[in-house]
Amino acid sequence: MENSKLLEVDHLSVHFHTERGEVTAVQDISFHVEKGEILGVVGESGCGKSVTSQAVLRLFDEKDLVRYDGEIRLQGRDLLKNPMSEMNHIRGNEISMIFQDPSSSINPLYTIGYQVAEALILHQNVSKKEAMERAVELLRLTGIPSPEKRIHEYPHEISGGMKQRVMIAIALACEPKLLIADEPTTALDVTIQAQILDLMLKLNKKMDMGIMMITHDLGVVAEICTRVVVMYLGQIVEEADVESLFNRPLHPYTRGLMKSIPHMEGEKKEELYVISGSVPSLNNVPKGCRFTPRCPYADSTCHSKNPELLADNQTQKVRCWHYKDISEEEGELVYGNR
Ligand SMILES: Nc1ncnc2c1ncn2[C@@H]1O[C@H](COP(=O)(O)OP(=O)(O)OP(=O)(O)O)[C@@H](O)[C@H]1O
Repeated sequence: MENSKLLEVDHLSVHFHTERGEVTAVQDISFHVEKGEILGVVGESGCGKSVTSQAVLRLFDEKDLVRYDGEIRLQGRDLLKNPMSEMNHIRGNEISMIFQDPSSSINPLYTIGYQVAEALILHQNVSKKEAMERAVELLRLTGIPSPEKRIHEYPHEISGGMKQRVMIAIALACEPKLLIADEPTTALDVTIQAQILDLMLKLNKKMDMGIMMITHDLGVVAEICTRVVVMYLGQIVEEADVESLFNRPLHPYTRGLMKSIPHMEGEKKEELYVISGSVPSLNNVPKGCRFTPRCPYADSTCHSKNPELLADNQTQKVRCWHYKDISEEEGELVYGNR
């Protein structure tokens, strides 16, 4: 049978040098992205979402990196063993990345058309004329009106939402198998955010492209993802299909994230739930379960031993000693219902 797994991250750890000594930003994480699926990677700032995505593309400065452990396989090939020359080919060709801030991938000095065409000329060996024609089509695909006119415009002449579309067009130029989207809609206002998410969903269906969607926003997850991994302080604390996660979140951290989503039902305005405290620094990782300092249910077992990520059922895994009791005690989450 054909392996439907596009990306497999297997026991990945990423260790960095810092002024205060060596830190492990991502600790023994395993997950996969199927062909054509949208996987959400969720967590607060500092949980290791970006380090995970950057590891897939090996984007770190060599001087910061101590080493990787584990494997990252793209259709069976271990990317961590690839020479950098091969990684340069994979970036943009097989895996593309889009970021929160389009200015990191768009050059203010060149026209929009030139920048989309350049990606094609660079990776696909097509003529300049052909590349320009395809650039127009790609910009049309991303919903940019009158792309034949827009190709002559410079980035400063277009809005933030349009820049985001241009960045997506550049990322899609070579029809990558995997798109890594790191908070692609965070900086946009709500209506534009919805349009960009809608666009990504359409492109995912049309091109059968796997997407790894990195976000701190569970609303984005509910909107477009099929499965999700929840990260906390460099580890995966819960993994589930989206239906299960929203209907029955298991980890107290996931439950906290769910409870902090504002909801509009009913007359009464309720105070928003806030998970107490903040993500500890990597130099100060708690002994035992990493969530203990912020967990209202932590007891001596939690303080002394970190639980494994274990399957609760066929679609959901969780890393918590007491999740069954907590779910029973707290009951269903109204906030979690989509
Ligand atoms: N090059 C580096 N050297 C040392 N530490 C790093 C490096 N890159 C990231 N880190 C640390 O790794 C941890 C995880 O960072 P990461 O950027 O992955 O978090 P994140 O979940 O993506 O948060 P955000 O949403 O703010 O980007 C942080 O504590 C960060 O300081």
